[in-house]
Amino acid sequence: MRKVALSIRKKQKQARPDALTKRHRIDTRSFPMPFRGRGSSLSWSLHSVFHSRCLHTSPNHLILYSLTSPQPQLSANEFLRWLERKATSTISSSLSIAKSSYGRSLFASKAIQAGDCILKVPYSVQITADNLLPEIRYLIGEEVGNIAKLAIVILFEKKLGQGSEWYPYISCLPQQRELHNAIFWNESELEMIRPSSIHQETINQKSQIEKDFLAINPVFECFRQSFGDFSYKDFMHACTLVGSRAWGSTKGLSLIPFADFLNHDGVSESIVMSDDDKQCSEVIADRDYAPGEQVLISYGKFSNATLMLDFGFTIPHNIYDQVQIQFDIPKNDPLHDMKLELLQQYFVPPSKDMKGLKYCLNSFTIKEVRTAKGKGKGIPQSLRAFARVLSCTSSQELHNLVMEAEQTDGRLARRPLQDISKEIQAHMMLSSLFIQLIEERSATLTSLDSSYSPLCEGVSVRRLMARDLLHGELGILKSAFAWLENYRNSLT
Ligand SMILES: C[S@@+](CC[C@H](N)C(=O)[O-])C[C@H]1O[C@@H](n2cnc3c(N)ncnc32)[C@H](O)[C@@H]1O
Repeated sequence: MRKVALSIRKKQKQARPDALTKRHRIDTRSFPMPFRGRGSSLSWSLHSVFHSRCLHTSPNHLILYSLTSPQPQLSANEFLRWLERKATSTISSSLSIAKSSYGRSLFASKAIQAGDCILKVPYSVQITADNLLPEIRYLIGEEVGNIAKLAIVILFEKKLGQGSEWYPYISCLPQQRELHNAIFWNESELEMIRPSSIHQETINQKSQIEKDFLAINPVFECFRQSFGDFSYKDFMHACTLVGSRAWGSTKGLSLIPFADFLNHDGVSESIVMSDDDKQCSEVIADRDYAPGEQVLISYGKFSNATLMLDFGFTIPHNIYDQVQIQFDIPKNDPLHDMKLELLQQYFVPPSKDMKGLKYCLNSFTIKEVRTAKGKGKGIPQSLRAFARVLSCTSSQELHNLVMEAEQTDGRLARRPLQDISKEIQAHMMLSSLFIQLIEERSATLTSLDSSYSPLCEGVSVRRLMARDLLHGELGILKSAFAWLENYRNSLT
């Protein structure tokens, strides 16, 4: 999983809301570890699911169970008691486990006030790559990342069944059929998201997991006699679990039992934080909760694309939505090679915009442009510069851009072209691209709406996810298009 992003993120200190600073000092924020954009193999992230559009405010089942498990597992209270016994400390006196439309969830069992510490899970009852059996750890190469390692821990503990010291936890992790991460979608389901870059990212992620499985398979082979087979499907499931419910912190990647029953609310200010001094992870309530209300935290500022790929759900009207677009130099452009060379030479990888996504010369992240005069916010300057370079029709024009860059801040084509008609033309190219992207999404949304039939639950959940994703992307593209039109009009 994305090592770079993690190391950047690890350095951050949490900007804590006031309520959280009053009574608690926590060292480091912990982050869920999505796969999306991970650069290196064998190091990823997690997720699971129950998509829904409403927050349930009261527990509807009090038994903690896996939907597919033939055997009832520990009741919610027994689970917490088991974990507290293992930890020899109180983990939470204000939360209880129950089911909501999001799957297993934590609910306030008594009134909670903003600033209250609602759970405290010691490191000693968290599962990390250190929990790998020494004989397995010894066989795993350095290139295997923490997500894959944690997935292997889950797979081996699962095989141990009731003999595992983690059995009560491992046995209540979601089954694959409960997960809606895009990598589990079949071809016709993936068609629903074809216009989005997430379609290709899903294919890439699947092939990465496959490669990782092939690399790890010799290790599984060594233990086949004692543990039986580990299939690619098992491995993919385990990796997805880790990717959707493990947190990264200073000590690496951890599964944090109990805390990982907390579901996500994009606007919550509560997060899981790790305190190395106290050797535990904590969550502080960011608001008051009445007894019976579901307690939610934020996993991070994730777009629906990331939530869909890595966590298997989406949020309607996600404020963190963004669209990944690609803009290519036409192959038949006589200046193709020269432009490519220039763009490569002057390409500056974005530092914070594309959190963890693989940087690519012709790939751009578009965010919503909130006002018509939004000063290009949401349309990256680098995209406009790219368009200006593309609009050049002679090597002299390209040379002029290089000269201008050298005389100014060294960045290519960041200023409006002196020839206004060229500047308009460059932005018209962008408008055409946005029209095409808008049309593709609109057409898919129309066909999604017209072909709706009450199919099985899983498919309708995925259809809603596809709609959330495409609606969000459509809104962003339309806002960007409106800004471009406004800019062009201002030049005429
Ligand atoms: C850390 S786990 C939370 C516990 C999980 N509900 C369970 O049953 O184990 C993360 C998973 O919960 C589900 N989830 C969390 N927040 C959600 C939300 N706002 N909407 C839908 N599903 C959500 C997704 O399946 C996600 O991958």
